Amino acid sequence: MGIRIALAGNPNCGKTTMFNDLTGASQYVGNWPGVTVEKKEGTYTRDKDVTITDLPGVYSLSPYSPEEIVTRDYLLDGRPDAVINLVDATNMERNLYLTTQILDLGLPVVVALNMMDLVEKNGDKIDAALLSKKLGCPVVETSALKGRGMDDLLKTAIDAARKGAPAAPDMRFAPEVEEALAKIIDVLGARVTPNVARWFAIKLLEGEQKTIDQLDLPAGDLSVISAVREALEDRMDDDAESVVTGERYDAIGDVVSAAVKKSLKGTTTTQKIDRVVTNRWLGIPIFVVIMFLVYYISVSTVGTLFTDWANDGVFGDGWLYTGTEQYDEAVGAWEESVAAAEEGGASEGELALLAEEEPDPAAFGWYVPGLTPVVTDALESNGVAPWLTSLIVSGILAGVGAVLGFVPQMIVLFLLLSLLEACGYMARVAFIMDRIFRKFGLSGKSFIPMLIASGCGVPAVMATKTIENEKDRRMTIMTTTMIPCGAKLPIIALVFGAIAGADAASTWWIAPVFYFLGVIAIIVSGIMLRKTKMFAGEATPFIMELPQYHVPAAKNVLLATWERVKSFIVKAGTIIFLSSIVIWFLMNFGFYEGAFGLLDTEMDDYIQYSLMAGLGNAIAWIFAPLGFGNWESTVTSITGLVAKENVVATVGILTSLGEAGEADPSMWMAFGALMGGSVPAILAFCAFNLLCAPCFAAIGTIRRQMASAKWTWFAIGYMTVFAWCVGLMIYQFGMLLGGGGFNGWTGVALVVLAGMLFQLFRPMPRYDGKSSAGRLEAEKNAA
Ligand SMILES: Nc1nc2c(ncn2[C@@H]2O[C@H](COP(=O)(O)OP(=O)(O)OP(=O)(O)O)[C@@H](O)[C@H]2O)c(=O)[nH]1
Ligand SMILES: [Mg+2]
Repeated sequence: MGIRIALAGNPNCGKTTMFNDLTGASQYVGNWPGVTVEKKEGTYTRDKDVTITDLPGVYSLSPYSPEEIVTRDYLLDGRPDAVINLVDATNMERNLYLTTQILDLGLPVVVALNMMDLVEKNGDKIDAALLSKKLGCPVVETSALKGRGMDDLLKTAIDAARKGAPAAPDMRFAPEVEEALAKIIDVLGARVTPNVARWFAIKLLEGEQKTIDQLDLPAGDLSVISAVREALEDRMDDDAESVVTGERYDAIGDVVSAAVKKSLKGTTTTQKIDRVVTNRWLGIPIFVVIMFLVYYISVSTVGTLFTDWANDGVFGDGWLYTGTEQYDEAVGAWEESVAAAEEGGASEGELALLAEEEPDPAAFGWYVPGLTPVVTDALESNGVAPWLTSLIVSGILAGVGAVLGFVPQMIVLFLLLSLLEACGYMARVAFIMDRIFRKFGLSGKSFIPMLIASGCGVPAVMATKTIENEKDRRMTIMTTTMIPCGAKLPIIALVFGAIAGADAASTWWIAPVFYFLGVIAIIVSGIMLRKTKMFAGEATPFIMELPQYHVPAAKNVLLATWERVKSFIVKAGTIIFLSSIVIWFLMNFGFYEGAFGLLDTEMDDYIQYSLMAGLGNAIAWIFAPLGFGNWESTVTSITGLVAKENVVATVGILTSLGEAGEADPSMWMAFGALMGGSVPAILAFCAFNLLCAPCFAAIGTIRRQMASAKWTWFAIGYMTVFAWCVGLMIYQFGMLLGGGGFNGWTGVALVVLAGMLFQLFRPMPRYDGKSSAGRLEAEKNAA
């Protein structure tokens, strides 16, 4: 028989870190509470008979939100053979509150005093032996991060599971409370096993409905229990739940004061850093600067260096390592002579001759040919049919290649985000943002999903589970994917390339601005939605304790980066691969002169007859007011629904098939040309694609979390309309500023802006009969 061990503890105490260490898994570890929202199972690497379950972090076993229920149900009904209760040893008082409840469950428990490395660094002392005696269960000191104490812990837990003896804490409540509990245990009699009698008695004393329903007691017993509760409440002059909570904290206070000796050091480094970083005035500017740097570095500097290299070599003509200057000169001279010949009205034959004279980079130095020419040559010399060569080179290679070309930028971005997360800074961001959010009646809890969304929208939408209030949760689900996720990074990078062109120095702001566009879009949407009848109400209060700063563990950071980059690469090899084939077909098949079939690629403008062009032309009018009403950019936005990477894949295929690529082979320039070189149009395109409905995977997750088709459609509709409005304003106002004339659509953009401003700044409307002034008053009183 296998042994099942559960890891339980407060949020952010290191459960998942420990789980990964014990099972060799690579579950997501983040330095903020509420990372794990579903239970995960794994096998202990040193003993295949032992199954370990990672549970969502909880502060108590009186659950409110869905992920807390997961933990409670697993401990109570899953009956694991032993529970490892992780305790953040730097914060014993708060963590032991959950411990006292776990001890009541009648299971074998081992307490892991985690984060001992930090305790030692702070110079605190913990008497583990005394703690073990008081809690009535083994206590093992660990550091999940450093992998310390893990073998010992597992050995102890396996022993405890084999013995099966429940924890026997030496912590009693005040005599009158114990008396009341004893009476309830009597009433329960044989209906519950002695192990769990105390747990059920406490829950019944507290009057918890869930337990009352579960036990299904006869009315007579219930009224006896009610009488006991009322008598106690009278005696203690407090409600039963508060009495029990108070008793728990009293007991914990005694244990902690006996077992823990805090060193009398002054302020810790964490406190010193936080004074600056979470400062009322400095907090936001510091956040803005840091995120600016993150996106600037990954998109505009380090990232492009590698991406250019990848694009030149793998998907372009190739790399020339030596003799580049001479080669560039020769190419310049050749281009001039071609231009001169064209102007001079040279015949086609003469031009073809000139084309043959194009300098060969291999003649100038050490040259490594790129993947595209190599593959094309190989296919052609093997007599592969031209259409198949085109499918492979212009469809698959160009599509998948366009996406993979951004892997370097992705690595840099994810590395920086993982570093910020692991050191503890991101938790501060949530804290700082909460102050702003609350001003607008939004919940700071909404910010955690947003932080996760900068990686991927799917886990971000799942993370909304931690928001108990249904309105807040729906609102967060509807807006959180507006943050640019990893897959949207290539779109931003593409836009940056298209606008920057030769002049990267003056366009350094583009990538960061689109990150903040996402943040602002969420705040604006939040405020506007909050003032509608659907979402009116108070925001959930958000309490989050801040983890200590620590130097990130290289292993965790690299692992987190790799996990995200890996999924990006896997997607390129699967969804994007298939999409590229479909897109190629749609661009090469069509109706010409009444017949459907493979189009003749020798024909001028053949692509105009393709199915894709037909589809794009049919709906291009929607995007015309946003400045990109041609079929190419329209279909580019549509393919992005399948996966956002498809936006660049489609551009890549268009570049390699159509005329766009002929003017300038680099994808950025080709994309710029598609947009008619209009900067407002390019910006509007980017804004629309970042803010509109997310990819299918995220939509699926939204569907599951909303658990309603109506709400899912509403979310998609809201995002798309909002994105369209933002795109409209960017293009129309951009044109106006650039000296363009005023037209009907400029008028519409003005109306949209006025409508948004009205919704943003009007006072909170009343939906409950109370005046808004009255509500504000009530809020002030509550605060
Ligand atoms: N210094 C130190 N840091 C640790 C230790 N164990 C975990 N951490 C860090 O604590 C943070 C939280 O770790 P997680 O494993 O995600 O915590 P969790 O308990 O699974 O959190 P939830 O899933 O939110 O409940 C991460 O930044 C870890 O690197 C430890 O022993 N020492
Ligand atoms: Mg976790």
